[in-house]
Amino acid sequence: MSPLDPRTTAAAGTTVNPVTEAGRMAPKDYDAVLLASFGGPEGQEDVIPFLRNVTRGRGIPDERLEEVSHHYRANGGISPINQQNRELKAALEAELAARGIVLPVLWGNRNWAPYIPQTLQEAYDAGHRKLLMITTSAYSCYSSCRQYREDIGMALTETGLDGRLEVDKVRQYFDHPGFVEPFIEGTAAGLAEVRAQLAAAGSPDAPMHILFATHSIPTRDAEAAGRSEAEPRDFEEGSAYVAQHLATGAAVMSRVEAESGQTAPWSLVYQSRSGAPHVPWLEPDINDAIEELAGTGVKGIVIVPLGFVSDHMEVVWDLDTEALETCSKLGLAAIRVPTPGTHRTFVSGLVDLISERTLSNNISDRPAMTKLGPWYDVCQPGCCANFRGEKPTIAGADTTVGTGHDAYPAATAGLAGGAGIQ
Ligand SMILES: CC1=C(CCC(=O)O)c2cc3nc(cc4[nH]c(cc5[nH]c(cc1n2)c(C)c5CCC(=O)O)c(CCC(=O)O)c4C)C(CCC(=O)O)=C3C
Ligand SMILES: [Fe+2]
Repeated sequence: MSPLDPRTTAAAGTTVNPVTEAGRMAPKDYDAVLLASFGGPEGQEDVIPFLRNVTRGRGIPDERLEEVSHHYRANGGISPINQQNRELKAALEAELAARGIVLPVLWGNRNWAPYIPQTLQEAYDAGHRKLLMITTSAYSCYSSCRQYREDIGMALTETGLDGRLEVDKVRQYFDHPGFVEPFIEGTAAGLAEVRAQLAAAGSPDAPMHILFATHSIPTRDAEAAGRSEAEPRDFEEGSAYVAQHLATGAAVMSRVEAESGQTAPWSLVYQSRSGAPHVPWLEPDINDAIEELAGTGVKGIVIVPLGFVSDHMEVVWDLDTEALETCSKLGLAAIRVPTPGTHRTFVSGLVDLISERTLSNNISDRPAMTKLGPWYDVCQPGCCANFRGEKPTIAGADTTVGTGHDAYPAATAGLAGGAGIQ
């Protein structure tokens, strides 16, 4: 099937939870939540140092960095991501307080202040010993999961806190209802809005198409995503990263159709490719897809930023500036649906994800809207590896830092027996 052939909604999984012991960590009495994110520049003078942090040792061509620096420069050198994380942190604190859960929320970034090692040191100095990390990325791949696990592993090593501070992470939440519901709401509203635009232009029945957009990654990273050296699983298109997006897209579509009576053909497309031209990354690019669809007579596009948690630079530039411009250049009606951001349902879902790690270890308490989930608390050996050499990691069955591994026997016993890994 060509990547742009419309997907059907029939494959949508409903709330099916394969009951699996594997990869689950026993509940713990965490004493703080760590909100871990990407980080972004907060002024023109931060732009280049930030980009150097992001791309260190990554082989990103200078021309690409130059180009990306303009996206930030055009916005005063400021990425929206830090402000959004401040708002998410405040919203999480409010929701925890409303539920009577006494857990402070600490914030640390991979690429800009407050940096993760500094946050860990401050947490330890303030008396915290067991942190539960939530990252602002929902899917499985090196950039969105393992790199966070490594950054914590390295920070614990570098600060000398290894063995004194435990850091675990909540499962990847791509198919958690808290993450998916805002997209269902947004897609239904987006379809109605584009239909109204088309009607106002005199063609109420013109064909529309939904594009679920996510970050492109190298195909090699895509193949390694969610893999286990011990228990290989077969993922659609050979990648857990791709399969998770396809399954979540299908889940969104079946709910949109059931609840709003609207539908349209849909596809998964990619954006923000970087890297050297000879290195293959996931395709098609969203702009190429829009051109191709226009050529087939599509008149309206709904862009759903399914791969992203907040309206940061990759969304406001690559989608709102570039992709919507491509649509308008081709005379297409179009809209970009909001990300979960600080949507009540998303914030409440994140607190549910925290609660399932502190209160209960019952798999039936773990909602998942696709057949791929609920995803693991503890990643399997080799999961999302990126072939750049071994680094210390947390929250893995092969982990040797962070002291979390003293709670692994239950999880790894499941793994060794292969229980429930499909
Ligand atoms: C999967 C994925 C997500 C989604 C998951 C998640 O949300 O974490 C994501 C998010 C983000 N990516 C971001 C920014 C950048 N990503 C870059 C580069 C790269 N991203 C990659 C992947 C991803 N990236 C990859 C494989 C590279 C190549 C270099 C490498 O192998 O690491 C570069 C370097 C320049 C360029 O090449 O574009 C920048 C500036 C920002 C911040 C936006 C803001 O400032 O508001 C966010 C949230
Ligand atoms: Fe990125």
